[in-house]
This record gives sequence, C-alpha cells and structure tokens, in this order.
Amino acid sequence: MAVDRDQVMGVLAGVGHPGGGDLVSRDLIRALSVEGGVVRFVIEAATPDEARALGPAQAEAEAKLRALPGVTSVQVVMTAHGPAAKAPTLKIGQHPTPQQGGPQRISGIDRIIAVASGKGGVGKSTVASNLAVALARRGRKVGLLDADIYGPSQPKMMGVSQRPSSPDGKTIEPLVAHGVTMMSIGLMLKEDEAVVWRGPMLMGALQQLLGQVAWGKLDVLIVDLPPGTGDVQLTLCQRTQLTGAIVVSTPQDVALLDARKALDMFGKLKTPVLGLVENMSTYICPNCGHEAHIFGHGGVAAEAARLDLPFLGELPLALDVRLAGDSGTPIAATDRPLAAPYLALADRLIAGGMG
Ligand SMILES: Nc1ncnc2c1ncn2[C@@H]1O[C@H](COP(=O)(O)OP(=O)(O)OP(=O)(O)O)[C@@H](O)[C@H]1O
Repeated sequence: MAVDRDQVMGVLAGVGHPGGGDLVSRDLIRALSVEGGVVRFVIEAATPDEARALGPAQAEAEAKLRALPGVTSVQVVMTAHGPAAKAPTLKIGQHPTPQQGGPQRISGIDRIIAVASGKGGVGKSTVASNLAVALARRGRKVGLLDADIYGPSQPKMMGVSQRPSSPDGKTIEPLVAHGVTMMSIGLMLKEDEAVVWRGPMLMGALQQLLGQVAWGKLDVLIVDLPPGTGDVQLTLCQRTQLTGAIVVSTPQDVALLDARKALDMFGKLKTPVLGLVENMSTYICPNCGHEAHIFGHGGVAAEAARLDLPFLGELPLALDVRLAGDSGTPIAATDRPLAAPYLALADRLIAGGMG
C-alpha cells in the first residue's frame, strides 16, 4: 500500500516539540516529498540550539515513519538558521528573497538545463556530470550545479572536495573540475554534521547557489535536481528561466511510471522538456561481450514517441561508468569508447541549439 503526504504529515503532527506543540503545528517541515515508499523532508529549526534540542524528535519521527506500512526509507535533513555559534565563512542558506515578475534570467548564463528523474538511483547525477563534461569537451563554457540536497553526489563524481571560498563574504567562488565550473550544496555542508547547514531554508539555499555563485559567462548551466517532484524542482522552475529539462529514466516500467510524474510536473510548470534519456539501457558483459537488457530496453524511446517528445539517446549500463563516477573522473572525460554515448548526447543538444 502506497503511503501519501497526508499520512506522513499525520505522523509528524504526533511528534512533539520540546518547547510545546508538534513538528507540524510549529511549521518546521519543509520540502516534503513522498515518492513510492521513500519519504524525504527537511526539519527547519530557527536556530542551531533548537536544531540540537530537536534531535530526539527527529529520531522519533524517523522511527514512526519507518514503522508505517509502505515506507521503505526515510531521509531527513535538519537545517538551522538564525545566529550561528561560529560565524560561517559562507552564509549559504538565507531565506529566499521575494521576487517579482516571474522566472528570472541569471546574467551571464545563456541556457539553464535541469536534469531530472522521477525516481532515485536511475543515474540522473551520472548523466548530469557526464553531459557537463562532454559539453565542455565540445568547447562549451559549462557550469554544473548540484541541487540534490538529499544526496549531493557531484563532489564525488567530479572529484572535488574543497570548500569553496568567498573572498568578499557575498560571492561564492565555484570550483573547476574536468573543464566544468561547478558548485554543489554538498560542498557547503560538513560531511558528518547535518546541522551545520546554517542558514535556513532550502529554497533560499538554492536561490543563493544560483544567484551568489560567481558562475562567470556560461553557455550552459546543467542543474542536477533531486529525484522526484518536490519543492526544489518547483522553486527552480518558478524562479528561474529554464531553457528546459531532460528527464532520465531506466526502461523499467516502475521507473517510467515515475518519469511520467516528473513530465507531468514540468508540463504544469510550463517548463519545456528537451527530451528523454534511457539510462542503463544495454548491458554488455565485459568478459564475453554478450548483450543483455537488465532493466528492459526501448521503453523510454517508446514513451517519448507516445508523448511526442524528443528521445535523446540510450546510455549503456557498464561497470566502467560506475567506477569512473566513483573515482571522480566521469567516463566522458576519458578517451574510452564508453565516452561516446555521452559525447553524442552533447552533440544532439548542441545541434538543437541547447548546448
Ligand atoms: N550507465 C550506468 N552504468 C553503470 N552504473 C551506473 C550508470 N548510471 C548510473 N550508475 C550508477 O548507479 C548509481 C546511481 O546513479 P546516480 O547517483 O547517477 O543516480 P541518481 O538518479 O542521481 O540517484 P539519486 O538522485 O537517488 O542520487 C551510481 O553508483 C552510479 O555510478
């Protein structure tokens, strides 16, 4: 039985706040997403002290949600704002500032392309990093913004770990890896301390990453979104003039089902969908060369045809793609044959005026 947002909010309303009331009545829950059995949300405390006091409430919420039938995983991020114990060098995570006049352009950036997926684990981050590197290899000035707050994986995939600097305390200097200018929400967090994400709201953080990072002049900024259809996607589409979104899916029916939800969201938000990509399409055995279709094959192309959307290509499931990502050098940055499908994807976007 699938769990829904109302059930989750019902459980959270039963988790008390040490100062009285509960997590819902105190309006602390942000960015709730319920995708299949995966529940993700942010508890936004007013101060680091409140965040610390809320530790037991967070544990209680996690335990109660895990016990709900249909819940397979619970991911909670605690954020805190207000006066920090130690002044952070980078004040990432301010409240979003009101904005008039609908989605805005970011000066110096010609195109912004969001890479999205309905479901986690289908390879969205792998596609985002490899596409960014492939576009850079084709001579484009490329930025990569990792906006996956729940599992920022671009620092690892691109092989960067230094904390970005902010010489003037306002502008954040991005990092450069494999010819790509990059920034990740993961680089602003300390690995083992969720609460040190001082500064508050998720949406403010996203706005800052887009607006305060010194991206310089870019032909294209690739944004690696969190999976699903939550607040980050909404904020990005509503506040920023996106050129469009690329939706990544595996050919499996369950992944496609979720991909349809993402497509539906972009339709409602009037964000153009540039096309669909089938990841983990074909598996070639490194030993015997046998070709197998572990997650099926052709489902995404068929879906694209059904919806009259461009099909941007198939990417093979290959051990070397994962190993390359894990090692911090995306396969597209190498001269190996497996770089070719990613370069072909970049070429398609460039040919369509999107790269
Ligand atoms: N084509 C591929 N061949 C082999 N491994 C792949 C491929 N695509 C992705 N992977 C591996 O699958 C795992 C999940 O991929 P990735 O992190 O890119 O997915 P994701 O959709 O961004 O997931 P999430 O949004 O949940 O973080 C990673 O270990 C990655 O290396």
